[in-house]
Amino acid sequence: MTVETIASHRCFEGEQLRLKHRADSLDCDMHFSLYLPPAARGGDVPLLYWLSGLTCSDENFVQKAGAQRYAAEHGVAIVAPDTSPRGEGVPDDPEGAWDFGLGAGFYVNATEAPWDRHYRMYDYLTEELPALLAEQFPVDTSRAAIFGHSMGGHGALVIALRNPARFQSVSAFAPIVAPSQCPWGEKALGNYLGPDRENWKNYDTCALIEAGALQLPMLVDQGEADNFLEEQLKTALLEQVCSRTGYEATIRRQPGYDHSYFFISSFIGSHIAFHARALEQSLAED
Ligand SMILES: N[C@@H](CCC(=O)N[C@@H](CSC=O)C(=O)NCC(=O)O)C(=O)O
Repeated sequence: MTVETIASHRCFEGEQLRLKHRADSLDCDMHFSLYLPPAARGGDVPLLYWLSGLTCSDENFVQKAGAQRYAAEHGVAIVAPDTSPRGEGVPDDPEGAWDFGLGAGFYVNATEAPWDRHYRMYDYLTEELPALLAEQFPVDTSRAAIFGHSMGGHGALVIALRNPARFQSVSAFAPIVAPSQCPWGEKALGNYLGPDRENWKNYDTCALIEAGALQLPMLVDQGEADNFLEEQLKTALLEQVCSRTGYEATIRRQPGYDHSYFFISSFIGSHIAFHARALEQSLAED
């Protein structure tokens, strides 16, 4: 596996990297960003996966969230992948809309043509990228957590709920908690997976919890001034399914905060501390 370093910046005594590689699962070249804390010079460090939202690349988070200070303090690496396959030949929304296609892979394995050739972000994130990271960088992929924003919050929750043995904890900012029940999700899942809504349940946080997903430490922050809250994000559905099933999640409604990276940067330190605690606890239990 060849990985090309596109950029490297010293940051809080660690390194912020931007990398490029051929992704077989997506059949295209991909960029990803990786922050290595200073502790990584002494050996493998735990790994946090950050999944971004609609319209993002791997760069929004590393430039806007202010996560590196906290990752350096806690000695954790953070990988920020892109949000969809990219490049010539990768199909996009026929009308060029920003909520589907490029920048909007929804972290699924598409089953429907023409999307099924490249839009396999679930396999990329759960198989190909972890293997590449373990082979080429000082990260311990067996000590991992996952978090994300909006579409990326949906991706983080779904990937953690479907792979509870691989993640010590999961958190999300303003996640789409029930893509089967909101316009962004219905458009994406309908196109990528086809009309049979049974198949959508594998990619729907509320449906996975309803079906008995195993308990993981889970933290969700949701801004109350978020203009996507009622129509797209529907945090209330997560609150309801957790209370109905007894799934324990800390769901914090944050007054005055909107959907932007100003919201994310306000609570990123608390999310990284949450994951660092869970990772330390799992180490103590081993
Ligand atoms: N471009 C759109 C707004 C799209 C938007 O708000 N994207 C969010 C994620 S939304 C859910 O997945 C985002 O993270 N944007 C990138 C950023 O750096 O803020 C519009 O113009 O309305």
